[in-house]
Amino acid sequence: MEESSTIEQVYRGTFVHSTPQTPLLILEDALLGVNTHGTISQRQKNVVSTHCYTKLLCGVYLNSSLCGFLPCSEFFMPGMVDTHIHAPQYSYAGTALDLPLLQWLNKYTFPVEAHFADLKFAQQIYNQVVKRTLRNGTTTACYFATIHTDASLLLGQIANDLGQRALVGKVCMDRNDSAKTYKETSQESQEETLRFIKELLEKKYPRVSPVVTPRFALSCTEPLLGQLGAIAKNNNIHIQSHISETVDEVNVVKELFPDSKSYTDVYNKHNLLTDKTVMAHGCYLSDEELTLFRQTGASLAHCPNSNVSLCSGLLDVRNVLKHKVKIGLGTDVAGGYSASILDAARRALETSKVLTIQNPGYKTLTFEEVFRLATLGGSQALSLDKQTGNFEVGKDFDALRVNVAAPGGPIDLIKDEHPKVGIWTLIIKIVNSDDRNIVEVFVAGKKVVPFTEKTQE
Ligand SMILES: O=c1[nH]c(=O)c2nc[nH]c2[nH]1
Ligand SMILES: [Zn+2]
Repeated sequence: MEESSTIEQVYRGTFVHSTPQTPLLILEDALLGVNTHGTISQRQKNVVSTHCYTKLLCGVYLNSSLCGFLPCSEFFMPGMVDTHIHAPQYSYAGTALDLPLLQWLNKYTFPVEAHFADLKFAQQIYNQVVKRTLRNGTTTACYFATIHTDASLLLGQIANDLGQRALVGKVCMDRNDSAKTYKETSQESQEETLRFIKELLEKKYPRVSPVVTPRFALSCTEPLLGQLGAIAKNNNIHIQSHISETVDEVNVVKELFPDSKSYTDVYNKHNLLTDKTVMAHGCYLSDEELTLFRQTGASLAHCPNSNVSLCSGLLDVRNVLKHKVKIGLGTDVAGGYSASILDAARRALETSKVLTIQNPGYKTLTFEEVFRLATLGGSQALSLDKQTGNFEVGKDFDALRVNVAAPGGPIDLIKDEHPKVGIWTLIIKIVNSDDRNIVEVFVAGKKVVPFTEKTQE
């Protein structure tokens, strides 16, 4: 059979993933065939426990070099998606969280981002952030870089070289009085965005794409917002920005854009809300604005660590889901202090519980729902769900091999959780896991963690 002859690798064991209908599905003792392009080409569940499995996937003869078996304490889950992360801010992650957003940007963020004119510095930090996120199981990341085109191109190159699927944005901001060395004119912003897109596309990286990136409405003039909307449309590419993160920010937007009905309307007027748009935060969006998100197909990146660390607000994810707006999780490094989407999942549960404390009738998010946000939800938010997000046949094999009993890991298995007895319990334990439990990471079928000698440096 022609299709099966291209199978390069078969994995056997427990797979957990989400579908649009079911937030968490467990496929016990399943087989997954991955072809030479890194795509899942066959899947079979509930393989009988027998050693006669040599011909279990139609026509595929398994031999030990082709087939990877998972021990009982392990399972595969889809690679996680970070829908919003600032790569340059990784250089001060975990520090400087003592100010609200607008002061925080002026005092810490803009001065640090200005350093990325220096390509050597950019190389060091971007190498670190891509490696750190990969190790934490982020197989897809949507990055803000800085205003510097060459450093932003370098981030694309590093993501490609290390094997991460990535959207990369050169930041645009033609309105910024607070940092002498961190500003650009409207013309520079437009021309450099075009150069960035052209040069990144010319590289033909298979899984790294450019994303049009107005920083947020406060830092862009109306003409620039309009030009960026047109550039995204002409090139049919993604858009990312921030929206309604804090009350102060929403109030300044009202002053700067008095003719717009709402913050969402500012972006919509400039054609910046499309089904390839992801907006970070959205804590203060009205129901009317969420409806506009649904109508345009734009999505939200929920960044709970950042929202609490900068005392910005609490996003009501239940209400976003009720409006059928696409939503994934973001670390928002360095407003968020952790580069791990597992951390974001924990924080998303916590934020939902805080909302429940405030309103006991509130329907708290479940573990399963948050698992879906971290994987399939993120891929939908980035309109990449045809390529990644779960283990459907036809998608790329973006996967994490998780070992809940990893030596030196953060979890102790209790007697009753003997492997196989409580696979469900084991999976739930990922809420308490960290990168020590993520023993291998695959992007499009290629193992990218552990790093090889070449990617180690
Ligand atoms: O969390 C945030 N981080 C940023 O860098 C930023 N810029 C605008 N708005 C922002 N919010
Ligand atoms: Zn952000």
